[in-house]
Amino acid sequence: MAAGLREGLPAPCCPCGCAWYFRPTASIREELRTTGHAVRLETAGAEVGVVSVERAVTDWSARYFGQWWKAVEVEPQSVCAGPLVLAEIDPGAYGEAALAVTQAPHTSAVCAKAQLLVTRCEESGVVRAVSPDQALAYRSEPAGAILPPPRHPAMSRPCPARPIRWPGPVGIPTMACPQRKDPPVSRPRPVRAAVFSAGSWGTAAAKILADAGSDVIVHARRSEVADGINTRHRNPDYFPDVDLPASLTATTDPAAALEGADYLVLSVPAQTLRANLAVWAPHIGPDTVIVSLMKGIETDTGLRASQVVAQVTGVPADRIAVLSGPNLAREIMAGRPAAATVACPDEDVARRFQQACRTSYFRPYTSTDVIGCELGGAVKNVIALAVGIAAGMGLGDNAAAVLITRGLAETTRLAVRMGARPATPAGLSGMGDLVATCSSPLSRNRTFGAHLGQGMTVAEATAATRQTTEGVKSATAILDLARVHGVEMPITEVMAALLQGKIALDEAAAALMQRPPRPER
Ligand SMILES: NC(=O)C1=CN([C@@H]2O[C@H](COP(=O)(O)OP(=O)(O)OC[C@H]3O[C@@H](n4cnc5c(N)ncnc54)[C@H](OP(=O)(O)O)[C@@H]3O)[C@@H](O)[C@H]2O)C=CC1
Ligand SMILES: O=C(CO)COP(=O)(O)O
Repeated sequence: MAAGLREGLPAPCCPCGCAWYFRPTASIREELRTTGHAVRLETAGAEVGVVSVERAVTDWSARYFGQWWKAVEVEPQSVCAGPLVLAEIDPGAYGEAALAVTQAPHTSAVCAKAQLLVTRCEESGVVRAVSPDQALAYRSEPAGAILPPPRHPAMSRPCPARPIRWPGPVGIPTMACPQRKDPPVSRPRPVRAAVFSAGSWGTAAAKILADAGSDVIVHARRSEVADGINTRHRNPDYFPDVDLPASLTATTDPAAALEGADYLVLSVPAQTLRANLAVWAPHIGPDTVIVSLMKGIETDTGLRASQVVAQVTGVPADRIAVLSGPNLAREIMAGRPAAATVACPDEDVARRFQQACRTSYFRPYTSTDVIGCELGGAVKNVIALAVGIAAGMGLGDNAAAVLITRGLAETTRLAVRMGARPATPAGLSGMGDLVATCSSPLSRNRTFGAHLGQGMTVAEATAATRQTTEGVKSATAILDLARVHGVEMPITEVMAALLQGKIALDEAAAALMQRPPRPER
C-alpha cells in the first residue's frame, strides 16, 4: 500500500476506459524507496506493507492498525508489494475519485468503522473505493509492485524490523498504539471535557456538560474572558448576563486545558479550525475523543470539520464525533429545552458522549451518520441566509417556506450523494436545525441575510456582524462539493453568486423563480 502520493500522470489504465487520477511514476517509486517510510503489518495469515513519503502516514498506520496487528517499522526497500493499493489523501484527487466512484455502479461497505463506497471494473479487476468519512480514496490493482524487488540475497529477506515498543492490550496480538501508555480502562464519572473556545456555542456547550455533571474546562483565547469565567462565573463578552456553573473553569493554556481530557469539544469558526488545531494537537491525549460542534465546510479543501480534525490530528474516525441540531446558544443558556444528534462511526463513543451531555433541558440522540449530520448543519446556514434575505426584502412567509422546503431538498440530494443516510436530513441535524435557524431572529446567518435583504452590501453586513456566520464562507465550498458530486443546488448556487458579488438581489430572486418548471423531487 502506498499512501500520501500527490503527483503522477493521470492515465486511462483500465480496459473499460476509466481514467484514474494517479499512477506512480518512476521518480516517485524511487523517492519512496530511498527517502520513504514503511511499516509492515502482520496478522497470522497475511502481511501488508505501508509505504509513504510522509512519516505521518506510516505513523498513523502503525498507531491505528497496530491495535490489532503486529506493526513494525521496516526499511522501505524491503517492501515488495504484489497486489498494490494506492491510497490518496489529496483533497482534489479525493473529490475526483468520489465523483468517479459514486457515478459508477457501487456498493457500500464498512471498513475500520468508516463507510466505504466500492466499485470494481470487471474486465481489469481494478477496484476503486472512497471513504467519505475520512476523505480517503483507494485504488487496488490486481498485480503490480510499487518498489523494485530485492536484487541480491541480503535483500531477499525483510530488512531487520525495528519493533515499535509499546505494550499491546492483553489478548490482542503484539503492538498497540505508540501513544497509548496504558490499556484502556473504563473511567468513573465525572468525565473531563475541554471545550475550545469560549464563544457563544462553546460557552453554552460547556454549560450543558457541566450541568450534566462533567468536569469542564474552557479554553479561551483571551485572558479577560478566562478571568471572567474563573472569577465571576460569567462570560463577559458573549453572555454577560448569564451565571455559569461554579464548577466550570477556564484557561488560555491549551496544554492545561487538555491535560487528562476525555473529550476535546471544538467550537471555533470552521475556517480557523485547521490552523488552531495544529497548535493544540500535540497536547491531545491518546484516548481523548474529539467532538466537533462546528457547522461549516473548509473553503480551500471542501472538507467537513470532522475530516479536518482527522487530517490534522491523525485521530481515527471512530474517535471523532459531531454534535449537531437546533441549538441556538442563547436559548440553551436560558435553559430552554433543545435536542441534538451526536454522530460517530462508533456508536458506543456517541452513546458515551450522549451520557456526558444529557441534562433536564438538553436531549441528545445518537447516530453513526457523521456525513449527514455535518452536511445538514453546514447547508442550513446557507439556506438561512436566503431566508433572511427574503425576510429583509419583505417577501413573506410563503417565500420563507419555499426556501426552507427546497433547501431541505437540496441538502438531502447532496448529503445522500456524498454517502449520508437519506433519513438523516429529515432529522434534528437537518430539518430540525433548518427550521430553528431559518425561523429565529437569534440566528446570525438569518440576520446577516436580513441585512442584505434590507440593502446592505456584503461588506456592510460583515461589519455589522460580530459573531461567526458560517454560511457566508461555506456557500461557495458547498457549491463546489455539489459540482464535484454532480448535484443541483439552485439556492446555494444563487447564494454563492450573490455573496461573491456576481449577481444583485433582484437577479437572485429572479434566478430562483424563473428556473424551468420541473417535478417536485
Ligand atoms: N451560536 C450558536 O448558536 C451555534 C453555533 N454553532 C457553530 O459553532 C461554531 C462556533 O460558533 P459560535 O460559538 O457561535 O461563534 P462565536 O463567534 O460566538 O465564537 C467564536 C469563538 O471562536 C473564537 N475565535 C474566533 N476566531 C478565532 C480564531 N481565528 N482562532 C481561534 N479562535 C477564534 C472566538 O474567540 P474571541 O472571542 O476571542 O474572538 C470565540 O471564542 C460555528 O461553526 C457555528 O456554526 C453550532 C450550534 C449553535
Ligand atoms: O446553528 C445554530 C443553531 O442550531 C446557530 O445558527 P447561527 O450560526 O445562524 O446563529
